[in-house]
Amino acid sequence: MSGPLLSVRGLSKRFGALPVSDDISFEVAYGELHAIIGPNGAGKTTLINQLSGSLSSDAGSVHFAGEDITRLGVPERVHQGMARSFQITSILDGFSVLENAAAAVQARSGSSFRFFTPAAREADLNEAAIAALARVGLADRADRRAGSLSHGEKRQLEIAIALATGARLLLLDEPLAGTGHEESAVLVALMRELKATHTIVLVEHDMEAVFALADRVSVLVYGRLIATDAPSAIRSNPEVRAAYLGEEVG
Ligand SMILES: Nc1ncnc2c1ncn2[C@@H]1O[C@H](COP(=O)(O)OP(=O)(O)OP(=O)(O)O)[C@@H](O)[C@H]1O
Repeated sequence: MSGPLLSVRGLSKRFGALPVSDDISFEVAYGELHAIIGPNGAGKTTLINQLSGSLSSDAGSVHFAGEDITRLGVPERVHQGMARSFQITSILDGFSVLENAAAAVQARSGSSFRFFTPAAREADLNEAAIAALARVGLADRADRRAGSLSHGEKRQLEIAIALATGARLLLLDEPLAGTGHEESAVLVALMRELKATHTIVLVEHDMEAVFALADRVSVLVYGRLIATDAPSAIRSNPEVRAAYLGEEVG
């Protein structure tokens, strides 16, 4: 495959007078796990929103697999193969774990199931949903109510939902937030395993996880990307260390 899977050029966004994404450019290669780090309020979530299509950009472009997707919304980007792991609030607590994953399969497949009988359609949706749940280690939770899952399991379910859309690029926004040590270890192992099949953009505050998983790291400070490099080079970059004002950067 020639060229990067994701190419971001000059992406900008202002909220009023505040430039929150300021002329951001970077590329993510096929199969790469690209982490985006930065101090609180640096604009990481805003950038993920721009990449997923939930927030329009004031300037710049996003190319995915060589196609210009700058003007596309969330459903079109999901259809192209890009999915964000949504915050826990998007999990439907009253539905089963399986139903949550099956809904994501359906969102991707759309009308391609319309010639099936309802029973065949349900069997197909469930099969794809179970495969996604198995991938994240939740196959034995399929019949549980999603609301009854532990915090870490809900984070696993969010990733299963992203996988169930058939995505090849996963946008993971702080998957380790609020998780305990054991839950975090499960999720880190899962991300390491997902690297075998998926390209991943990971926004994460947990530096230990970032430096263990990332092929390359981009550092956002006040909306500007100040560095994109291999983890070891990022760790010893004086500008990066200064931006964190003595906080641990690995
Ligand atoms: N809808 C909005 N309207 C106005 N300002 C906003 C909006 N969304 C975010 N901001 C501001 O933009 C800046 C970047 O916010 P963002 O949430 O993207 O940062 P972040 O790097 O994800 O932060 P954190 O690490 O704390 O999650 C902050 O100053 C925030 O207050």
